[in-house]
Amino acid sequence: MKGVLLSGGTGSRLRPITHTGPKQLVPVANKPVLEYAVEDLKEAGITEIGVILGHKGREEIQDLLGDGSDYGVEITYIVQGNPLGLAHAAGCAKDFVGDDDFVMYLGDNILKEGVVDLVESFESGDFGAGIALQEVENPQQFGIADVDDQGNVTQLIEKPDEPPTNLALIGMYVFSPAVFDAIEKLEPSWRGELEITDAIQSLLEDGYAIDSHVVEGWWKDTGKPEDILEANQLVLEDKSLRKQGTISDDATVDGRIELAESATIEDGAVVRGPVSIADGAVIKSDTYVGPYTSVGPNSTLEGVHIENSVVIGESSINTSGRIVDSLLGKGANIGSADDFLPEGRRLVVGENSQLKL
Ligand SMILES: Cc1cn([C@H]2C[C@H](O)[C@@H](COP(=O)(O)OP(=O)(O)OP(=O)(O)O)O2)c(=O)[nH]c1=O
Repeated sequence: MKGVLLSGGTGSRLRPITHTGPKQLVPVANKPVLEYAVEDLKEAGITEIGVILGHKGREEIQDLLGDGSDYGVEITYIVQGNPLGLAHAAGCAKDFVGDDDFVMYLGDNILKEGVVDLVESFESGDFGAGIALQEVENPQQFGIADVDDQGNVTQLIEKPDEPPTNLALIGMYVFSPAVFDAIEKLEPSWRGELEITDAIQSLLEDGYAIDSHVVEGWWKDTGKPEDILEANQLVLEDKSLRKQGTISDDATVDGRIELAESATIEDGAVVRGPVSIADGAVIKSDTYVGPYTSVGPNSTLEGVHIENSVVIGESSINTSGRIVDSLLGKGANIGSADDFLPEGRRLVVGENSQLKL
């Protein structure tokens, strides 16, 4: 079994964060989303991984994952270029996959239980593909599967008006190499992409059995800013957090805190977990870092009250203001407006930014 990790795409829903880097490297609890996927594949015994690259952030992704040896895996990079669809991305991995089965993992997805059960379920029978499903409340907005009593898929429907089930396809699949013939036969959909659901439907029509596995734990597609915040909450809630850095005697620290070795919480700061604070970060006096916040590397926070937010890193936040439910890009610099006249917000706001004043 091999792994194909999709790390191309446009990331338009995460602009402006993705103007300067690929979305798969946005950190959740101070770890890039893509690393969770590599670890999940490794946990399922998959050590040969093909990473699909688009146009954006190829060097950054290769700098992070390297040859895979830091993670105990072997990585081959495959350039897709333009994002012509999930099935097109999978098709680019044909030579890498050869005659093996493979797990296809969307590099911006994160799920609690990993892919061990999905792989075991696929390997327990003779299947052309296996899909991961999760019950959702709004099945009209997803690709939906209908399954029989044995869990075999009988039908796939994209965003149905009258969904037969509430079982949505999530971004993890297992394929036999038969999928490559199905992909070659595909025509682009109305949105101009080769759709993976069409490839699975074609396998079904060609008589292949399609396995399904219902994922019980949480799953998150981190395609939008609010998804990153939610994934950050879910991971901080579950992760075992280690306190290695320096906490001054007159700082107040409660709850579960991850504090990297060279991070510092100074006198007069209050930190209430779950919180993750990365290397080189400094939390200064009169600062409150509240639950579900991740403070990225080399960031300095002074005076601010911040909660349920992700500070990606290399940031300076020096204000007595309050920041909640926010995603702050790398190098964000936030100062105080208190001494300015006329009173008001002074903003430099990027394309597609979302602010509440
Ligand atoms: C469409 C597509 C996605 N992908 C990857 C990117 C993501 O990790 C994952 C899911 O992609 P999407 O989130 O569906 O697509 P996108 O990255 O273009 O995002 P947006 O809609 O915000 O512009 O698959 C590819 O590698 N190649 C592709 O052709």
